[in-house]
Amino acid sequence: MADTAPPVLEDEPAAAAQLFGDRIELARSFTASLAAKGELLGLIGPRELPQLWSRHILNSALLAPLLEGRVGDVGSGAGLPGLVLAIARPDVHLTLIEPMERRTDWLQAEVDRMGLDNVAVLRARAEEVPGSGALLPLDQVTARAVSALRTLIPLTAPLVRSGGTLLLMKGGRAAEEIDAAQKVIRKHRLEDVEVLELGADAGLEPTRVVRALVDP
Ligand SMILES: C[S@@+](CC[C@H](N)C(=O)[O-])C[C@H]1O[C@@H](n2cnc3c(N)ncnc32)[C@H](O)[C@@H]1O
Repeated sequence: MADTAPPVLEDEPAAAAQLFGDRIELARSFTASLAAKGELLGLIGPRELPQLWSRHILNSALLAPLLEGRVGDVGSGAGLPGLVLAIARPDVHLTLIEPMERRTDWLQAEVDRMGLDNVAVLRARAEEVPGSGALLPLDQVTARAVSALRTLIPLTAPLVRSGGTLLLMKGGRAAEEIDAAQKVIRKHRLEDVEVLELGADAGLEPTRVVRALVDP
């Protein structure tokens, strides 16, 4: 007989309540919805469910204290980190920029279901976002698991105002990616490029974020 038992969702780590504060119920609601529908919608793999909280939701929430103003998240996919950050920081406005219709449908449905009023969902590739209009320039842009820095910087830096910030979530090779991206770092006038290591003080697997000022 085929094994049809659903994968077990990880217990909520203690750090969740600490990171989300009084927004924890919304974080639980989003996590439960992603666990229930994410695989069917092709948003997450089945092997991610046992680590959904720690590896995805809390990993995304670690950026929350760094946000200010009007923030864009490029390549939001399932809502990581953008929708998680909109939950954690209702005082910040998030624009989720994602080209795939199936994913923007999911994002908009979750925004509507949770009644979030600080999020806009934009179906677009980052390089096609109109340069003039209400959206740009943004104060900050985030991205997670979209591409290597040398291709990600040209996608994200043009969306940010002069003096704004890039917050690009990266794996263990962040320093090597910075080395390989020197040409685009100069071209887009990035300064104070640094690797932040977040999460250890919350008892989580450390996550690396490349932070840079854009044309300050
Ligand atoms: C590997 S997924 C990561 C999704 C999510 N950020 C996460 O961490 O789970 C990469 C996402 O980037 C989107 N993407 C790829 N190229 C893009 C572009 N040029 N502009 C905006 N989004 C893009 C894809 O559609 C996809 O949803």
